[in-house]
Amino acid sequence: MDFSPEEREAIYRVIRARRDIRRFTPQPIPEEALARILEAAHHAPSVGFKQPWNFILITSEKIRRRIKQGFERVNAEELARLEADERKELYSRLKLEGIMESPLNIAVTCDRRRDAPFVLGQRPMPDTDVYSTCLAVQNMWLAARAEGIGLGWVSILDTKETESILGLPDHVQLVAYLCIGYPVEFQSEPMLQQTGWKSRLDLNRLIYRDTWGN
Ligand SMILES: Cc1cc2c(cc1C)N(C[C@H](O)[C@H](O)[C@H](O)COP(=O)(O)O)c1[nH]c(=O)[nH]c(=O)c1N2
Repeated sequence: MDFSPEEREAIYRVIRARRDIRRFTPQPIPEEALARILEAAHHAPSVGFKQPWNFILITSEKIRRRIKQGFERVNAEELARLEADERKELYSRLKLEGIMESPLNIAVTCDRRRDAPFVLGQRPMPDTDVYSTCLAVQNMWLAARAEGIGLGWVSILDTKETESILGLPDHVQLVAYLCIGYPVEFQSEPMLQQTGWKSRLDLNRLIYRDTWGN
């Protein structure tokens, strides 16, 4: 066996203990830990080994303030989409980002043109470079958790506006806007489950054999 039972258990433990983090302490991330987390991202699988990702490390208060303003606006739009009931009231109380508190924000992007025109495996499924970038994000998320560092994904943003704030060229797409730092705590279950917004689905009901349905 390549991995001892303890090592295997550690992987599953990291997967289960990973959380989306929205509350951070101001403690900076050590450079070496950040390097390991980015290295983990860079070892993700990618279509045709395209490695379509870039990582924009954002500490500028001015840029983060603009991103946060965008979040506030889009979040208000989301709130407005909900009927005036308990769910709306709950939504209004949820903390859904840590843009200003976290010591670092990272925008993970996908260069749609990298290696053009021939990327092995991409033409039949054109979005596979974006999927590959998501896998890099998941590697970061797990590596960060193993380091005791928290990561939160913020998608309550206007994509075009955020891409423009970050100065992305047209062929580079924003995939993930991340907040990263030491968390106030790692909770044992998702915050959305804890607050009663939504529970984890029963896995057995999600597995089909051979074709859709049973
Ligand atoms: C693509 C994508 C986008 C978002 C998220 C995740 C992913 C994968 N999540 C986090 C999400 O709510 C969280 O993963 C689930 O609630 C499950 O909780 P744990 O990640 O297990 O803690 C998230 N959370 C949040 O507070 N604000 C957000 O804008 C988003 N956006």
